[in-house]
Amino acid sequence: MPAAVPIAQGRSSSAPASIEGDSGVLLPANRFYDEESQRISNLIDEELRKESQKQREARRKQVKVMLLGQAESGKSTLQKQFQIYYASQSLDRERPFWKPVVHFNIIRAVKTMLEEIDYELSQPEGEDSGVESDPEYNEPGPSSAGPSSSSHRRHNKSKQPSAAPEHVFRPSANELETLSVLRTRLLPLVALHDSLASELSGGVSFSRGLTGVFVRAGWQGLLQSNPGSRAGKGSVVGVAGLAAKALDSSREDIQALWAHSSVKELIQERKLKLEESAPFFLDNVARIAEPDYLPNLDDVLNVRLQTLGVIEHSFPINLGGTMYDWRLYDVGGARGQRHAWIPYFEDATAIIFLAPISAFDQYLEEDPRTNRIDDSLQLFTTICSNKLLKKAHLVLMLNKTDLLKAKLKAGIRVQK
Ligand SMILES: Nc1nc2c(ncn2[C@@H]2O[C@H](COP(=O)(O)OP(=O)(O)OP(=O)(O)O)[C@@H](O)[C@H]2O)c(=O)[nH]1
Ligand SMILES: [Mg+2]
Repeated sequence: MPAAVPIAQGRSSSAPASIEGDSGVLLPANRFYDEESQRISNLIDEELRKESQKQREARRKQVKVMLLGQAESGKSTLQKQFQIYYASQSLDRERPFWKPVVHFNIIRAVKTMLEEIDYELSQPEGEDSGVESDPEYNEPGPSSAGPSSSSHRRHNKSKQPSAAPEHVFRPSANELETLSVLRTRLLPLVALHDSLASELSGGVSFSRGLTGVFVRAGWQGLLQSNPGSRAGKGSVVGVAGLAAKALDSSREDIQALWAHSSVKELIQERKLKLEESAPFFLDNVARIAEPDYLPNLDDVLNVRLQTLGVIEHSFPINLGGTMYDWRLYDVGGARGQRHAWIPYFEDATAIIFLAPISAFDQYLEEDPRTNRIDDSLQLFTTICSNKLLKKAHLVLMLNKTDLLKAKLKAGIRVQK
């Protein structure tokens, strides 16, 4: 690059007539301007080239992975597993915020048990109480790993043929008395269900396909900024605090209900269908109801919390000495949520499609006529044929194998 060229003194700065060249020879001013503008233009070109190279490199090191699959397929659970491996400190920091969500999972299970008992008791003798079973997919049999809530099953019972032998739920007088006492004692806890759901969901009203607690990006921050719901150790304020207190004083009743022969019978008969993770939380209620309870990793992994929209998680991942910026997109999988996926397709590096193979005897929460395996297959076909995804790598993950094993062991058979 040439040294700064002195401009001839005493001339108007706007239009010098001539300048001195390197050799001391006077050069015409136009030539100087040509050279100078060329030099600046070259500099700009060089800067632009460097910038675009930088951007290309950043793009190359950025890996965008979308977690796709129907609701409850385990997308958020897989995201949490990535977080455990690559950003365990952030998950550790989040543990207090999971406390009211774990509490909600228990309250929801208690509510479902009581509602199902009430419903069964209200049925006239001899009436089919609507065992959810589809002979096309499975043989009826005992199960402790039922999927959706019983209330959901009930309003759909006319649509699904029952092949189960008639079973009438008629507890003994003693059993009825215990149930009635437990029901009364657990009512204050169950009464907190709706307000806790609303608080955890940030006050968003329930809409189609969303039946539990659901979260958008940054939900932990929302809980943090709302002192009423602060979920830290021993907190006793707000609905979350009330729920913690109510749970603390109800733990023995919850244990008694969970161990009650009527509950066992309804589960055995596949009339009572709790959420998949409910048995885990009910088995651990004594620990979880402790006032200074802090969720452990197992609790966080087992929690059921619906995702709303698309939530981006970023992980720096070191592969062979190169740092990659992994962007994981966890999406809401219910049918009403799937339109939000499309804008993310174009620059997706990879798709991890989750298809729970234990779902062969389950139906969609948002469309109780659709078998969950059918829906997964249909969704997978649509994803595979989407032109926007033609360059994306595709990983198919058949998960919930533990639940499949449990079902097969319990005597449920796949027919289709
Ligand atoms: N037993 C078992 N449970 C699992 C497995 N994977 C996920 N779950 C549970 O399944 C439930 C649903 O999982 P989520 O990760 O919330 O499902 P999701 O796909 O994010 O659902 P949406 O956000 O509604 O689209 C949670 O209670 C998880 O703990 C698995 O492999 N085995
Ligand atoms: Mg989710």
